[in-house]
Amino acid sequence: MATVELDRVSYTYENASGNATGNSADGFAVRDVSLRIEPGQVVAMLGPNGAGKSTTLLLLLGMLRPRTGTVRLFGEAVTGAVNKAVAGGRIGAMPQAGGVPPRSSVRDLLEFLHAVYPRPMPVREALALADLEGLAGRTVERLSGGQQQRLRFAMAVIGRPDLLILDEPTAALDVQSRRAFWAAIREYAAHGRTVLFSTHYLEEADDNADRIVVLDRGRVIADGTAVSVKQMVGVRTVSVAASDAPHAFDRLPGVAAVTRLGGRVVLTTTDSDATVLALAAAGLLRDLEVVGAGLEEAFLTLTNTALTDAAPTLERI
Ligand SMILES: Nc1ncnc2c1ncn2[C@@H]1O[C@H](COP(=O)(O)OP(=O)(O)OP(=O)(O)O)[C@@H](O)[C@H]1O
Repeated sequence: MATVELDRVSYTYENASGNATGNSADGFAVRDVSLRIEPGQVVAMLGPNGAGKSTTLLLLLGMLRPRTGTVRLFGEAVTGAVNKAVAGGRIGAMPQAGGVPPRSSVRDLLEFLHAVYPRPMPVREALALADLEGLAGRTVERLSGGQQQRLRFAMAVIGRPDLLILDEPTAALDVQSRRAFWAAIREYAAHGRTVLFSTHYLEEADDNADRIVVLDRGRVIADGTAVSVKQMVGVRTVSVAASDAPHAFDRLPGVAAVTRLGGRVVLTTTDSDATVLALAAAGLLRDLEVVGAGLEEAFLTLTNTALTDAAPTLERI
């Protein structure tokens, strides 16, 4: 049984006059999204601003109701905000912001949640996992943004959920806290738990997820391992030594982006063969280097290219 199952889910937000306000041309915030996540997977949801990541997570949690399609968690249809799985502690969610009473202390909040859930972890374990041991006595209003984010993480995991949903969990964290945070997530996931997180940090998705789902304008445009997402777009960088003389590199076949670096020009291309042949024809082939691109380039290419309606099919994992 899948932990998460979205079947052709669509959603539109409506403004006061009842018109759809979504980002896609047709007003959908999320359009025909189908997603199946098996137990134990760590899945990253990637996409530019307004792609529909938060909306998808809210639909999953039953905080929004799909206009069409169905959402199932642990095999059961999600029909309202207080879904049985959420109430029973099987799902822990870390929303983007808010929802924490400012006058409570870190320890009081965690002790309260500890008493609510049927099979919680000890408060000290949640404090340690979120690196909050030194801050247990502090009130929420005296925590920094990053510390509040770590507290929301502790609140999401203390019930020992089978499914952990994290909406941009590292947005306010500095580099060191981010590293500690991902180590904690990996430790949590190592026990066969399922984790779904959204992020703008592509290298985080690459480093920490088994699978990456790329959303753009409300649709799933790629779904697979980081390697398969990169292969799907076949993005490479082609670089040659170049003089300062202007040349319309961006007009060469396959080229999606042009960067000048020192004495070289670096071309991000979806068709490296065609790009190299065109460079040769133009007499510009000097000190050629062709390398497979990173996820960053793949992602930018995926979300910048004019896309057809159908999501490309990748080998599912
Ligand atoms: N409460 C709302 N009312 C109206 N429209 C909304 C609301 N929330 C989101 N939208 C619209 O729905 C679309 C998807 O937004 P969503 O917040 O799901 O994207 P996202 O991928 O999470 O973006 P970000 O990375 O910026 O958080 C966008 O066009 C957004 O403007």
